[in-house]
Amino acid sequence: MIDAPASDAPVVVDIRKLWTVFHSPEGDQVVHRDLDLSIRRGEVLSLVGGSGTGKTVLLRQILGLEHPSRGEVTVLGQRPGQLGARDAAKVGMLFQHGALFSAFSVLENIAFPLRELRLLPDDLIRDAALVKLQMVGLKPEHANRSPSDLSGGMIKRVALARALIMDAPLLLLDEPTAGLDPAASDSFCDLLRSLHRELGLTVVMVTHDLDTLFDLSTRIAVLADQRVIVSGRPREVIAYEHPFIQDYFLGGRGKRAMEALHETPAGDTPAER
Ligand SMILES: Nc1ncnc2c1ncn2[C@@H]1O[C@H](COP(=O)(O)OP(=O)(O)OP(=O)(O)O)[C@@H](O)[C@H]1O
Repeated sequence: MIDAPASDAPVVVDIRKLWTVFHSPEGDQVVHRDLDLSIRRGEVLSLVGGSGTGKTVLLRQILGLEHPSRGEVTVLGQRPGQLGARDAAKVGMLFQHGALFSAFSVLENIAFPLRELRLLPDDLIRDAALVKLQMVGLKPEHANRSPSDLSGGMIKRVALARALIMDAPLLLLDEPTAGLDPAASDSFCDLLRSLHRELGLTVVMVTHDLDTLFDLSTRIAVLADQRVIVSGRPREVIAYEHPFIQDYFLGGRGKRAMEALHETPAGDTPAER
């Protein structure tokens, strides 16, 4: 189980008065309006919200792939995207569906961000990639396989190893368990939980899967009405009155997840804290 960090842990991601506006011939689309969010070291912060509320865009802004129209995003005190390749050492990202290079082997995929930096000799890069391969529960004999020979769960693990190759203290997860069957999903959550503990990671996650959400989150932030309407422990969030929250958590699917939560002894899940 994941313990929430102390409330005075240092801030890793700080988002202040953020606006995201997309312009098109049909007019402007305001995705985020005056959005504030701070994420502290050791948190597993899950972003939930309806389709199109800007969860993925927010992850991309934290990663530095996109920039806000107004306001500020800082990661460890600096704006992402200003440091170029050095940003990769601060933020690792697990993209939805893994996004592996099909022409590369498993090990080449894992090593890719490190190789791009051109700072280390090939044998050291290979050794670092092999360490990460084992860290995500894969075996050295998987190293030379092609992504097309892997199961969905293994693809996620390779993508996670690649996200960890730079030893970044911040990990972004976009739908980490999407497309996995329940057993593979549980086992991937177990892996994320143990890596979070062993590596002292801060995690920002987008997920639509309520089991994953309740299993891993130390805090949930709900995006609606172009901002974070509430953030807190799962129970606090569920108690907040808003149509999206009633629908999302208290609809059929949500009720089942909540029942599972109630069956767990108090204090045993992140949701209870
Ligand atoms: N580069 C872009 N140019 C124009 N519009 C964009 C761009 N990127 C995202 N959008 C729009 O911004 C909105 C938010 O997109 P985003 O992918 O972040 O939503 P989301 O909350 O992750 O949704 P989902 O849960 O469906 O994945 C959507 O309406 C999307 O069409």
